[in-house]
Amino acid sequence: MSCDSYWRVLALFMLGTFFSVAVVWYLRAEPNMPVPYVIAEDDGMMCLQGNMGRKALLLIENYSRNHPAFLQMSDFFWEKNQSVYQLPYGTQGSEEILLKVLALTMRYDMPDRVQSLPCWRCVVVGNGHRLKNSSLGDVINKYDIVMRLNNAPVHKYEHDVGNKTTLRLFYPESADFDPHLQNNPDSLMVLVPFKTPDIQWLKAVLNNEKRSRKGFWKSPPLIWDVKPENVRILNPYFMEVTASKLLNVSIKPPRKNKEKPTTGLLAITFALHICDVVHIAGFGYPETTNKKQTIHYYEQITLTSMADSDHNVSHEAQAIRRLLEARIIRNLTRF
Ligand SMILES: CC(=O)N[C@H]1[C@H]([C@H](O)[C@H](O)CO)O[C@](OP(=O)(O)OC[C@H]2O[C@@H](n3ccc(N)nc3=O)[C@H](O)[C@@H]2O)(C(=O)O)C[C@@H]1O
Ligand SMILES: CO[C@@H]1[C@H](O)[C@@H](O)[C@H](O[C@H]2[C@H](O)[C@@H](NC(C)=O)[C@H](OCc3ccccc3)O[C@@H]2CO)O[C@@H]1CO
Repeated sequence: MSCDSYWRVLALFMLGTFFSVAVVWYLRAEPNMPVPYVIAEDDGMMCLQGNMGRKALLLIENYSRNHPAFLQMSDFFWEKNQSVYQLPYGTQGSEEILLKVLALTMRYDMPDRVQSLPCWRCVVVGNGHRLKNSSLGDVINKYDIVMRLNNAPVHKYEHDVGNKTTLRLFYPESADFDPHLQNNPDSLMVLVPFKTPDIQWLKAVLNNEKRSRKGFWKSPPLIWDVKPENVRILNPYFMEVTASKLLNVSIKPPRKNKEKPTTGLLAITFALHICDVVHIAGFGYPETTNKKQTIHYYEQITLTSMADSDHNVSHEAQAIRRLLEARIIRNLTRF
């Protein structure tokens, strides 16, 4: 080898080493960096049965997938099933109204089209501003299960958030006034019950009974046109786990601390219990000092609007960060 070629090979070798070190350093420094927005098997989309359970056990004490996703009538048939907590962490005291509404909805399981899927690759779409101009719509639509929250719109936001909705978690005050526009004909509408009036609202709108606005902190829709077979009530067990295991909030009465989980963190917990793969997008609030940044991808409100919300978003950020760092979940957007 000539002296010239020798130096060229050495230079190439050193350049290669430099790039490898730089890539390794970058990956270590940014463990939660967004995945390149393409779904591939090696992108954490591989379905390993039992894998989620093993991983979730690392962070969730007594983690068990042995809990029904939704409330069912038979939950109330046996004395031994009596819940020790009241809503939102249990059903104590709301049994009678629950039985009445569950008799209307009739189905308590996942729809057959979901049940028959070999793998449940889920994405939980938060309502955060980070989805704006993300162009993640096609990526989100490719997941087996797309979970959305509250009244987050898809109409006119398809490019950033997609238009597939397998499940939507909501409560009366966050129910959409035009559910047909923002969901698919077969989307499951999953009520998260916080208080007895929430169940009374569901019974009234499904049964076309007299509605009342009493007991709500914001007026819920009085006409809500959704087929009863597309409605479920989330098992409060997931709220209990989210508060007590992910946020370490005491749920035993008397509860002096009013802190309660956001619907987004609840949805992540729920996904950890039913899905084989859990990815998230659109999570993360602005810094508390940032008074100007809007919080949603679809409206112009800031953190100030959450002042009386009973949520602790920095506490929640820590919980989500722990899940990301343990690689139990992955994030499609910046966090
Ligand atoms: C004023 C108020 O009460 N706002 C609450 C709103 C409001 O009730 C509904 O939007 C209906 O209008 O609902 C909440 O949440 P919200 O509907 O804003 O958002 C749904 C979930 O997305 C995650 N999120 C949202 C914005 C953001 N910048 N970062 C995020 O991570 C959160 O996990 C959040 O739960 C709620 O239900 O949790 C929590 C909010 O505190
Ligand atoms: C997941 O929680 C939902 C939402 O993110 C919260 O902001 C909201 O908090 C409300 C809280 O639930 C209300 N408490 C009760 C017992 O209803 C509270 O009530 C005060 C109030 C009453 C009347 C008029 C205005 C305010 O209001 C909070 C919102 O400011 O709870 C959601 C789930 O329901």
